[in-house]
Amino acid sequence: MSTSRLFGTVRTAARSAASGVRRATTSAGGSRAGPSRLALGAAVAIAVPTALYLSRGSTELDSRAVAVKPRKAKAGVVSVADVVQRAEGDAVWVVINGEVYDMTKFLDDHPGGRDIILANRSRDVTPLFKPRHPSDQLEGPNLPDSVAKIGPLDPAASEAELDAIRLQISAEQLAEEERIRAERAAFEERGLGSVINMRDFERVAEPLLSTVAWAYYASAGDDEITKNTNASAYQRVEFRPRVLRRVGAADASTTLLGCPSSIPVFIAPAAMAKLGHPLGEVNLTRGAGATGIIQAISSNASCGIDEMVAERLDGQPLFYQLYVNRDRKKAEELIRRLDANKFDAIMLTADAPVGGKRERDLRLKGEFEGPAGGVSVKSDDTQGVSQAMFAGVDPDLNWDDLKWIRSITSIPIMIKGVQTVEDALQAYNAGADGILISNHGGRQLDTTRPSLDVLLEIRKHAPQLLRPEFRAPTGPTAESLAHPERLTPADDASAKPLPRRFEIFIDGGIHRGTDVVKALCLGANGVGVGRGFLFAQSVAGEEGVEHAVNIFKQEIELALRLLGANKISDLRPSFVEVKDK
Ligand code: HEM
Ligand SMILES: Cc1cc2nc3c(=O)[nH]c(=O)nc-3n(C[C@H](O)[C@H](O)[C@H](O)COP(=O)(O)O)c2cc1C
Repeated sequence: MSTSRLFGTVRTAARSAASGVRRATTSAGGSRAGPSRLALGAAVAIAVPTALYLSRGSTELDSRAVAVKPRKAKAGVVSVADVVQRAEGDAVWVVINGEVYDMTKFLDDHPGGRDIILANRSRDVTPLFKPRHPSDQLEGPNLPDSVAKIGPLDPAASEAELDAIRLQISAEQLAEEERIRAERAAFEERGLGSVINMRDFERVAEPLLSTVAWAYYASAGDDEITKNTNASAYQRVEFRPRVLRRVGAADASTTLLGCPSSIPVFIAPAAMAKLGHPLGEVNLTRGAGATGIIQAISSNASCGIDEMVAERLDGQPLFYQLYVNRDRKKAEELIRRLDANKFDAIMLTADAPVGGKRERDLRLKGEFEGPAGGVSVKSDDTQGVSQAMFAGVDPDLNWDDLKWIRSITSIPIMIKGVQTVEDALQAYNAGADGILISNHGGRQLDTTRPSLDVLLEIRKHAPQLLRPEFRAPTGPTAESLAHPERLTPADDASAKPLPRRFEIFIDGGIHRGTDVVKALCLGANGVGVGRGFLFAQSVAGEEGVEHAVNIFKQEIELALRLLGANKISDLRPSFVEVKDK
């Protein structure tokens, strides 16, 4: 598996069916332009701070009503005047993609809060809606029961009429769009050549993103302590390279839960990729397919499952991150859909029964942001918006639910968000196929230990969960001193593997190939990267994702060679030493 392309080149039938759509979106700013040209322009159109819409309110009804003379539309279509009329009164209508919807009964269900809809009632909210919701959100079973479709907006409406329902753009917003346009143009001149490591992606992405998108991606809980220690913890692990070991060839490929991967890194599930680039998570699917890595899709992805599956190459593995809806019928429907689409693993997120306090978001919006599971359940007054964002996610989820999920699907399941050795043991005992040690990138409970410390705790207190060759201590051992010629501890017959597969993954703060190699030396099977890939796709779409994978690949292969290893399976704890805190 030395080539970077591990999967077939034939796209699925669904992808061909969707190609018309894709062409349209690509020409509007997608990243399939030639390699020399980064197509960045359209991202500007979505750089829209929510707060600016919220501040506008719907106070100028009178002038809107005057502008739109009542005119009867053809039967079966809704006139603009009809829409404008709903700017007052009980019924709350909006227009999305040329269709008129009645949101009256949905207001309290909206995971993004009722204010945003009320403030924009009787407007064409498409530019606000599109970057934040899957493209199939309004189709078939995805349309919430409490939203009523009224009908198509009058296609014969004049520009003057449409002006009355257009979203208002404030001077502040225009200035932000202008700033981003200029930053993107300047970046286009420099190109991706100026991005040589993952921290560069973050630095380059910041000025290219709207204030809202940057806050959403970069934010973490409270004082962001865990977000920072996640990364700095890797500095406590130091290498013990071996020399003169024939390292002419290096191969970073491996398998993760049985799926081939060109590097031991997967794309950790992260919501709302469209805030950073108009194609959103589709960039991740394409980039992962082209480079042979695995994308874990967020339950809150801003692209629909079908959109991403349509981009999947033949044999391309996909994981799905699951928030379990408290309405188990809906949860079961989703799991069956994952089955039907042959997902390769489910990551059951366990560290977000409610949302963390992310103050960068709070300061910008006056409300919380976070995973909502793409579901809607009524919030009550005591809960407030923050809990409404999580309202569909079942906070009573427990270990028995794992058995329930197992009873309806045979897709391998890993528990995401494990932060103690006890929960790692419980995950194994409850039948999980693996765990992802994670604190949600520090976005949930702040001052939890960095993920790396949890891996070290498992090594110390439950080494049996690791593959036998990783149970050895770090640094020199009696065996390595007796047999310095051996790179690895010899197979020990008494060191039995677990009776069934159990893989250990880790995410949080991973920026370097050396971070990846350290985690693997300590016994992880693979690592996840969240923000890094969000920034990469924001900067340059699919091409950005491919560039990020190449950066990791080169850095991992370099680290392997300089350590005296040729392949991932050569890695052992003796290659590292962990400094005390
Ligand atoms: C079919 C109806 C709708 C559904 C099911 C829906 C669903 C959602 C969900 C699940 C989120 C949370 C996403 C996350 O944080 O991961 C959200 C956020 C959001 N929604 Fe909707 N939505 C609907 C209609 C609308 C409409 C009509 C508007 C525009 C007026 C809108 C504007 C927004 C905005 C701006 C956010 C982000 C809120 C924030 O940043 O704090 N949504 N919506
Ligand atoms: C903007 C953003 C959105 C995220 N959304 C989700 C999500 O929807 N579901 C989930 O399980 N984890 C989510 N995560 C957490 C990631 O899966 C992952 O645990 C974390 O980003 C890893 O840390 P890193 O960003 O330092 O790599 C999100 C993270 C970020 C930064």
